[in-house]
This record gives sequence, structure tokens and C-alpha cells, in this order.
Amino acid sequence: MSRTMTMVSIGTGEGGDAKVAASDAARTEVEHHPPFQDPHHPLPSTMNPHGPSAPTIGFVDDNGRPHRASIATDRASSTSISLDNASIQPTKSSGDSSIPPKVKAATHTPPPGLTVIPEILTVEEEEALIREVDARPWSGKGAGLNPELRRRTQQYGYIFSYRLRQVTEDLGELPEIFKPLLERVAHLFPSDEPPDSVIVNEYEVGQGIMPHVDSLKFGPVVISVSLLSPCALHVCRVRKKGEEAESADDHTLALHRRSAVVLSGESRYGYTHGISKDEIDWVDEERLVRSRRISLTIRRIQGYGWTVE
Ligand SMILES: O=C(O)CCC(=O)C(=O)O
Ligand SMILES: [Fe+2]
Repeated sequence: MSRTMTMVSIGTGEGGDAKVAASDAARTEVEHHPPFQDPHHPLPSTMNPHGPSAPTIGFVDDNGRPHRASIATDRASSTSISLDNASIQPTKSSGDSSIPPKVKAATHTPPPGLTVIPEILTVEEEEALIREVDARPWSGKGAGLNPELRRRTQQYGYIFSYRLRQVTEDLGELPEIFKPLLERVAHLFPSDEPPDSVIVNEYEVGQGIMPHVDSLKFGPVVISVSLLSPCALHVCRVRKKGEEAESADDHTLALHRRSAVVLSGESRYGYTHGISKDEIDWVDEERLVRSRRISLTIRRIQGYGWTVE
């Protein structure tokens, strides 16, 4: 089997742009942050760098191919990743995009703690949000904050630096435009920890986000709202090194425009989530054709990695 060059994103990957080039022959050093241990939401041992054995993660490479990476957490300051390409299976078997590709078995039921809420926004609300965000300045692609990002983003509530992998600025109250949506999802957060951060991500056709677990600097609930385009979300259980893959570990879920995906509990901490760069996704027999997609990532920062004095 030929050895592919692969981009890996891990750990804080809320951007998925903090990539590390790796070949499967190499062990690659990536930045590691000690996890915040929330007593109410303890990390599973597979995510705990102090735990007994190393986890593996599943991720999709630039060609949309699924891979496994095993993570050795044998140093305090960094996490080593070695790629195990033995389990590579192409997601596409033919050039005809109207025919579902042969894919590695993935279930289409959500993992524990993950909920998809359809139509969380009306068509008019979606339109208004797009108009509003498009009238505001974008960062990324060489501009603004986080210029290193390949996709464009906007940040509200707090600035999270993808390079430093930490919150660098408190921007104050969230803009009015998000308020109706935030009120609608507030009950999904702990009552004393309402969401205080929104990141707007723009994906052009051909862009995705590497499989990652959101930074532990965010709280126990992560919500992503899809605007304009559907896509498939790949959710993979983080496995201990050597642990056998089980068919129930990999989940591929359809995210339709105006829907929200809620990651909490196990799916928040014990699973990676990512979006391939494919232009067409298949979820079961459903064909999802991508166009420009905007997502709103809604989270809580205060009290986790960042406390306002
Ligand atoms: O675009 C999405 O739905 C996912 C975004 C995401 O995973 C993140 O911002 O951490
Ligand atoms: Fe994420």
C-alpha cells in the first residue's frame, strides 16, 4: 500500500486548521494541553493523558480517506501521534457521484450525548443571519485575527487564538443577531453556564474540518448550527491503543441546513468530530450536495479555560 502524506489535527482542533503534516512512517509532535477536569463531566480514560494507555483517533485525510492515529501521551508537554494506515479504506470507489460510494461501515445513529435538532431556524432567520454575518468583517485566509486559518471565521464573545490555542480576548456581550438562537438552545447548557461564545465558520466547497475534540477550554456542551448547505458529520469514538475497532464506533450523520448538532457527554469528550472535503456526502442512501456552508459554533468559555476578572 502506498504511503500517503497526511494532515492531522488533534486536541484543540476547533479550527481544524492547526494542522501537522505527517507521514505514517513518522511520529509527529503536536501541542498538548493538560485537560481541564470537570468533576461533573469527567473525561473518559481514553482522553486522559494521565490515563493508563494511549488512545487512537479516527480522522479523514485531504482526500476524504479515513485513517487511524494512535496517540502516545508519554511526555508532559506534548502528544505524539503515529499514524496507522493499515485501516485505510477509500470512501470513494467510483467517479460517478450519483452512485453511493462503498464506505467503511459507519452507523447513522448518533453516539451517546449527540443530538441533531432539525430546523432550529426558520428560512427567514437563516437568511437574516447570513446577511448579518456577510456584512461583518471576516478573519482567516491571511486577514484579521487568526490569519493563518484557511477558512474564514468570525468570533463573538471571545477571541480564541487557534495559533496559541487559547482565549486571548473578552469581546463582551454577544451581538443581538444571535440572541433568538441562543435563547432557543440555552436549555441545553447547564443553567448557570449559558453560552457566551459564537464562532462563525465558512466552508467553501472543497473545505472541511479535521477530526478533533473541541478544546477543553470550552465547556461541556458544544452546538453547531448549519446554514446554507448540508454536510455529513463524521463522529468517531476515541479508542485506546490496540483497542479493537467496533462497528458502532464510527458514526456519519447528516447535518441539514438550519439544523443544530449538540455534542455533550460522551460525544463531546470521547469522540472526534470532523467534516471531509468531499463535494458530495452520502449518508446511508441520502446524497448531500455541498455548497458554501456557514456554521455557528456555540459554546461556553467563561469558567473553563478562561475566567474574566
Ligand atoms: O462546522 C461545523 O459544523 C463544525 C465546527 C466545529 O467543529 C468547531 O467549530 O469546532
Ligand atoms: Fe469542533
